[in-house]
Amino acid sequence: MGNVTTSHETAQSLAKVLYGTGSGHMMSVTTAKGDGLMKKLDITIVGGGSTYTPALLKTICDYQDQLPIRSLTLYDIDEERQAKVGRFAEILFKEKYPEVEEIHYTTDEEKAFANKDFVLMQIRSGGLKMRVDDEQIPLKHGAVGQETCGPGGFAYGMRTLQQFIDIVKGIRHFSPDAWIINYSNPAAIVAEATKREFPDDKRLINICDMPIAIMDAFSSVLDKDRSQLSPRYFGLNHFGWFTALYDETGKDRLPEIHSFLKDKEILPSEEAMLDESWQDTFKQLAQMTRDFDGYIPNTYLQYYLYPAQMVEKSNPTYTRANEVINGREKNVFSMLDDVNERQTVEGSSLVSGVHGDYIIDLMASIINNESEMFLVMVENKGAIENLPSDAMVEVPCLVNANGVEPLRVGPIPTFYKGLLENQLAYEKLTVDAYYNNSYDDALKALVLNRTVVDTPKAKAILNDLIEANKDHWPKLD
Ligand SMILES: NC(=O)c1ccc[n+]([C@@H]2O[C@H](COP(=O)([O-])OP(=O)(O)OC[C@H]3O[C@@H](n4cnc5c(N)ncnc54)[C@H](O)[C@@H]3O)[C@@H](O)[C@H]2O)c1
Ligand SMILES: O=P(O)(O)OC[C@H]1O[C@H](O[C@H]2[C@H](O)[C@@H](O)[C@@H](O)O[C@@H]2CO)[C@H](O)[C@@H](O)[C@@H]1O
Ligand SMILES: [Mn+2]
Repeated sequence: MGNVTTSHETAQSLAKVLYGTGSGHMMSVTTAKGDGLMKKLDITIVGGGSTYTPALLKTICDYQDQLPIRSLTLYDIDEERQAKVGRFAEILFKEKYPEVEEIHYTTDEEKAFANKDFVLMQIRSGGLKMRVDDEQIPLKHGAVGQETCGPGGFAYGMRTLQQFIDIVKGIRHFSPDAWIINYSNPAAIVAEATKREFPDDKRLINICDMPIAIMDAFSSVLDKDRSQLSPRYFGLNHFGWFTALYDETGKDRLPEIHSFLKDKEILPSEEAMLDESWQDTFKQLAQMTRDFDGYIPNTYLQYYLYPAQMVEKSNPTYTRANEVINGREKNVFSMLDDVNERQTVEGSSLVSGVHGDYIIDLMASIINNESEMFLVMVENKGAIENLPSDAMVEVPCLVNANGVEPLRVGPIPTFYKGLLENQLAYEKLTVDAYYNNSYDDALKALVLNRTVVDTPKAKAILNDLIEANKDHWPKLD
């Protein structure tokens, strides 16, 4: 088996043993050791056939002492893909975590959703095949081709919402109290829609691990472990900035990152990010930091602040989606075939990463009522003082058995406010387009997006996207 790259933070936070006093599937949580029966968790992964599932399952196995699981269920609409991951899961858990009593893989909603404590959501509506269109169609018209930013994210969002909402309704029907941890993209659009559709659902949590991956890169510059650093951050998903990075003494280390980036680059260390396109993305982070004084942006800001350069760098007939199909997807599935054929994970190329760490840390914080800080997408309600109250913002939050409690960010300066208001309007209009079946809302959304702007260009892209998505989108009138 490959090296485990899980963080100290995970080990520390999970070192607090999980105890519960409840019976049945409802969790009654107490952090005090020994005052009740340990409640073993029933967990489902929706999008169980995802390329991220094997690494996540490895992380779960690595932290079995701290994460007691009774059953694991993988749910997917693609039976064949699911079966490959499902058979692998059976082998992995038999060897590495045999105490898990039940492993299921299924396409049946009731089996997947009934009596669960946690449901993790990682669907890709339309699959990587449609991601190719999302990225290549805008590029054909000279606009940024990216899966979550610009018209690509718009197209992906329009495909995802109905499926996502139906899944959440299904989960709530069978498991009203399950924690639903979503990181399916485009997370900003999904979060805006879930806020409208499930306004009172305190157990539906939208997260993204990109800031954590960036923090890992910062940590290596500071020769620290991520667990020793506490970020301050504000924005929308894939559209935010670090404002501070406190170390264990309370000193803000972000200025050191700023100085470092003046004449050097920070590269990601994660196995998952070794591809040249990710390395280029982190190089662009240095450029952004040099061009703008102040906060340090999320890498995704490159698409909004340098759209022309991004288009120029892209190959319109071979985008990141093609790289993933020929890279991660191929590698993961050949690893699965290998394990399934040899019936052992020993000697396989299975690795885990920050993605799984982040999810498991978050689950631990809920179960143990730890109130650890995570960046989560939440309804603003004054956290960012000068942005609308109903905006779905990504800010530091305390996460515990009662859910998510955002910390106050305060007012933000004009440049960021301007960018965020514009992006927010784009996100809201995208969700409006979905609910209103409205071509007009869709066009307005794309014209507002900084990666498009020009109306004839927006129309041309939209018309091509409608054609490509005719079997997936609601009909726009
Ligand atoms: N926010 C983050 O930090 C983060 C990090 C990693 C991955 N992701 C997201 O996780 C998702 C999975 O990514 P991937 O690259 O592994 O994609 P993938 O295509 O390999 O996996 C997605 C799986 O979801 C399944 N699926 C699609 N629609 C479904 C539905 N309606 N119900 C059930 N299953 C469905 C597919 O059949 C597939 O097996 C994507 O949305 C990706 O953007 C998010
Ligand atoms: O182009 P992809 O499919 O490789 O990546 C898209 C995802 O990129 C970010 O996720 C990172 C993640 O932050 C990092 O920890 C590691 O697991 O690699 C991922 C990329 O493979 C982003 O936050 C996600 O939303 C994207 O889905
Ligand atoms: Mn993300």
